Amino acid sequence: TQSTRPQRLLNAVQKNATRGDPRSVVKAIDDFCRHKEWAMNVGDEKGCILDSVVSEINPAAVLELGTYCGYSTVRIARLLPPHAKLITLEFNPDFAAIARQVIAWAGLEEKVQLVEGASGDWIPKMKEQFGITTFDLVFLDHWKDRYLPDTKLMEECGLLRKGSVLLADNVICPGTPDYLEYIRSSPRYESRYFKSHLEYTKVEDGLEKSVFKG
Ligand SMILES: CNc1ncnc2c1ncn2[C@@H]1O[C@H](/C=C/CNC(=O)c2cc(-c3ccc(F)cc3)cc(O)c2O)[C@@H](O)[C@H]1O
Ligand SMILES: [Mg+2]
Repeated sequence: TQSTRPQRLLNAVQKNATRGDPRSVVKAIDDFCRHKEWAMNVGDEKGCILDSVVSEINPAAVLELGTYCGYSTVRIARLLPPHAKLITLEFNPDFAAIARQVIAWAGLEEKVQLVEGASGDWIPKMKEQFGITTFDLVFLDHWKDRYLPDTKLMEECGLLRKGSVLLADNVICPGTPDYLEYIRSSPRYESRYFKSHLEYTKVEDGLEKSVFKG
């Protein structure tokens, strides 16, 4: 049977990365996507911006919307302090299965809780299911038309506190116009655009970093 791109990406990790070495897992995926098959990981250029935001916040509780193959999950989790937790939501079971193995290869299972399900169903259950009060950082990288409804849902569920940071991928390409309009015009957020490029290409894209004012 034909393999899928995520399966071929996992094979590249298992072939080229060292078990327990997150940096080598990130490099193996970037090499695969740059030289073999493009895939929608945040990538190395935007990934460095992600790294700097994570390091600046030093978050205890992180939520990622849209795991895909776990590239950004590994990028974020490798920088977290001990006892910090990253919850990542993925509703495609095939992608979730690949991501679990990528996260395991990096040796980051202890820091990551991959939840198989839809953000709309799970955001309201974060407190009761995982004992989360608020998130210090949310990385949005799932369906682009879901960034805005899920942000409003997180506000309603009291998952954001004064200083919580939302970091959104792809605000230019593919684009998240309704989210950008909302977050940039809302008095409850301080937003900043980090200009970059679509992963593994020269096309413009960027990350929008928004701090919740409470
Ligand atoms: C809606 N609630 C949800 N809850 C849980 N998981 C969800 C989800 N929505 C989507 N997902 C999952 O997130 C992932 C979806 C990501 C969507 N991302 C994109 O479409 C995307 C697309 C591009 C892209 C850019 C240019 C181009 F020509 C082609 C593609 C680049 C990116 O960086 C992207 O992130 C999948 O794994 C999907 O199963
Ligand atoms: Mg993306």
